[in-house]
Amino acid sequence: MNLRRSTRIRGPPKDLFEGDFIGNHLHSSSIFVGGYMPRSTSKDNHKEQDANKVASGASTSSSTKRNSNDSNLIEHQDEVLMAEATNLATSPNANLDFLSKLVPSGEVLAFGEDNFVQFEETGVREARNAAFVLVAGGLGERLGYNGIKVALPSESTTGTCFIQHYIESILALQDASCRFVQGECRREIPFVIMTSDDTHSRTLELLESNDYFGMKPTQVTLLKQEKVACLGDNDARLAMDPLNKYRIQTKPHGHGDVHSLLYSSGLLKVWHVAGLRWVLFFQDTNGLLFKAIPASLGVSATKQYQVNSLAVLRKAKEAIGGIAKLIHADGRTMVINVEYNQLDPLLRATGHPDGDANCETGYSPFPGNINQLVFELGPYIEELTKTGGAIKEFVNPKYKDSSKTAFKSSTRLECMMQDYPKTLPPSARVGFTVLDTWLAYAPVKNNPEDAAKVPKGNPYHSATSGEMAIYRANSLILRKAGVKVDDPVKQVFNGQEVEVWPRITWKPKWAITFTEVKSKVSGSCSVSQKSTMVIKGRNVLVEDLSLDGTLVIDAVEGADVKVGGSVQNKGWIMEIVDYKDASAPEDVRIRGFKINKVEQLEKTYNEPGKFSLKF
Ligand SMILES: O=c1ccn([C@@H]2O[C@H](COP(=O)(O)OP(=O)(O)O[C@H]3OC[C@@H](O)[C@H](O)[C@H]3O)[C@@H](O)[C@H]2O)c(=O)[nH]1
Ligand SMILES: [Mg+2]
Repeated sequence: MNLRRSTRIRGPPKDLFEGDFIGNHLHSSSIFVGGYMPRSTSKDNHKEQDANKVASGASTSSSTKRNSNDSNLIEHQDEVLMAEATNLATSPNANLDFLSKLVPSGEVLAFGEDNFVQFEETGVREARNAAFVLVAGGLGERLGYNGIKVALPSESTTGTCFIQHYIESILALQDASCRFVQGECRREIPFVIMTSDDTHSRTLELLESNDYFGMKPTQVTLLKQEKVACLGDNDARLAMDPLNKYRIQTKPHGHGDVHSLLYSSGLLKVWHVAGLRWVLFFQDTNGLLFKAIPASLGVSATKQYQVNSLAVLRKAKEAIGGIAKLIHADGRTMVINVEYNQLDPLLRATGHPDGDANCETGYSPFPGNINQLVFELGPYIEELTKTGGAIKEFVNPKYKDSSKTAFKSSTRLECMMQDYPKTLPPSARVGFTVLDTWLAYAPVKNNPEDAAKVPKGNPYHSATSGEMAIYRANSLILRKAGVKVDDPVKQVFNGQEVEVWPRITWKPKWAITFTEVKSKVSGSCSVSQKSTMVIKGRNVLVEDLSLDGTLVIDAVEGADVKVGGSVQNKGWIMEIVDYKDASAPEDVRIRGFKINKVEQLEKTYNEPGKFSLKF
């Protein structure tokens, strides 16, 4: 338990816990001027203009009256910035110059376009100077899965679990990046996993029993976060463990712990000395993420962002934070994530009676934070030397009723890793990169029952949708590379209607950028909707292939395989499994289907050499 943190509550506890922290405080205080018009689907839309809109903060504005008592409360908290709308909206004042320097820019990317491809190349070059940090201390209570989330299969065609996919992606980036270097490149990309008491031993066991999925054990560091003391009531009395009255109850302190852990571990200095330049943070269950990594790192390097947050278009009420611009009454502004549970009350309190609503584009005007952060190492170390990695904390008590006296369960201080920019000076280069959702974000967070209840048109964020998103992304990427991929069919699993695309998967070493994909498919290729294609080898060239069934190709390093012709078989069939069916394994039940491997063409090349497979 971390007592240092638990004693850090300042100010009158009454104030601190008065009311619903989020509702009350925002009510009085903050204002949004930021906002952003999502790229419409129309092709001739000017991205530059969109980015400028973000930069100028001109898309929405409003005004509010500040209640001085409440605002004192806010100042106690020092948590949310305050503002009078006039500060930016009617800006011609002495502060303007100053303000314009504060405003970060954002890059809006579309997959496969020239600048995307350019950024990918830059990103791959830079990857050997990066370290990756996975925050995986969370239990995933919303998912209701009993194991650790990184052990879940990201898709069930190959059964590759999240952590395996992440490790293989990092290794593929490492290899691809080293290929840019003349002569020998010995760089091994460091990989840190933040665990907690809830996940630590199971994470370690998973890695050890799988030989670290091909990574050198010395490349991997586990940092365990500690839980913090819980508070039982509005007077911030310590809550006792229900099973042991001599023990203080503890709960997780949030993913924001990652910064102080990295700092105190000494790793940042080691990386700096070794010449690394970037630290990439990511979360536990997003099977698409690494498709967005090369381009995003390229954006950081090209634009010299100290902080780069990856974002996607956000649907109103989607459980992802909104990137917004907050303006303080004194003119300070900040582009920062506003967590999803705060966005609606904040908007309502600041002159947007509809709250968290879609704008005319059908999306929220605020880009959705996917909590993938790219930091430049040098400035990061400099900042942490000052702060020690402490992140602004908050409390989010859930009350039993509207009298707001008793908690549903004990609360505690928490912090979020994306709040890191809050302590940065105005001169910091903080930006964001907006990517296509289909390419970058499909987390697995919701259990089937909750997923089926999300508003129509919003992403389910379930094991079902997470898996389908991988097939869709791979299908769309191959389409873009010239392969004729059949349209998906709609199907319902666990009460969720999803698009089922051909089940196309490949190992990251086959291709981690669009350029690599294009170099590995040629001629006239087609894949039917009922098909499954699994490519496991690095040098597998797909040429003039017509696939209607299942094809699995594996090849060792050094085996160059050309595969083509017409492959037809009964293939692999998706069979419905109800999540209530207790006879099925949990990871099958939560996705609502299993794969029946009826018939396939499977070839494995164990020896180096040149091979051609033509049907
Ligand atoms: O104490 C903790 C809590 C969480 N985590 C990790 O942090 C990651 C995110 O946790 P959650 O899935 O609970 O996050 P949430 O869905 O609540 O929101 C998060 O992701 C979506 C973004 O839009 C939000 O801004 C971000 O906070 C997970 O990888 C989890 O394992 C920790 O490592 N420690
Ligand atoms: Mg959470």
